[in-house]
Amino acid sequence: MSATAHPDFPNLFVLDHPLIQHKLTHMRRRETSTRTFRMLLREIALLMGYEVTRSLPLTTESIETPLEAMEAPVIGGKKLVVVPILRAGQGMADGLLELVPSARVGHIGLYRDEVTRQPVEYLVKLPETTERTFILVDPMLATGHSGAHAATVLLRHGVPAERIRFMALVAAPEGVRTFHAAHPDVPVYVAALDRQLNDQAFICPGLGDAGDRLFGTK
Ligand SMILES: O=P(O)(O)OC[C@H]1O[C@H](OP(=O)(O)OP(=O)(O)O)[C@H](O)[C@@H]1O
Ligand SMILES: O=c1cc[nH]c(=O)[nH]1
Ligand SMILES: [Mg+2]
Repeated sequence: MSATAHPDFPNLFVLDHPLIQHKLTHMRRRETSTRTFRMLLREIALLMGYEVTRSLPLTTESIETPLEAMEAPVIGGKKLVVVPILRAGQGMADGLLELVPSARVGHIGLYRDEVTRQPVEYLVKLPETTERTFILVDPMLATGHSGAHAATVLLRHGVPAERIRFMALVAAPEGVRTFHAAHPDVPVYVAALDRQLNDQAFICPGLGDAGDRLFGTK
């Protein structure tokens, strides 16, 4: 898998691996059950995590194989932080944590006000931020206001933009524009860039309400 920047959006990476695309198609189907939706979201996050973590710093440690001593590569620096935007981000965080079990976890709770479409913040709980890389996760980047708000929360807590990555499943062009207008230096990784938002600010074709489908609410 390779991550090439999208021609229209220099800091957007669409991860087009066949396994990711196939699983996403199942998630989009109207008839897919909550159980399957949840399982697929975790699996896709794990696959995407492989690319999103590519720039983690490597260092070496002295180890002994059964045959001899060697300097072997290990991930250096402080522990990574995975930050789901609640609720739906939790389903992606689970997949990333399977890949990096020692990661720290922060939470940012937001919901979209149905009238204004602006995010309402109800929870922020983050680990110590010094020198750590933060991966924000949320399946949907629709208007982009929730994602941009969450990245601003990290900046407010002292995390510089160059140590933040945003991982989503499906984005709308409007959302990518809004996110990058606010945070041009934060790379965004997605499985798909869909056509547009509808008049309810839902992504089309999209997959519906990710939180409701993940948790079986509604
Ligand atoms: O890009 P935006 O237009 O801001 O929309 C995207 C946000 O909407 C959804 O959350 P929602 O508000 O439905 O909360 P939930 O996860 O609790 O369902 C989604 O998980 C994003 O956080
Ligand atoms: O399409 C959308 C837009 C916002 N939130 C969702 O869950 N889905
Ligand atoms: Mg929702």
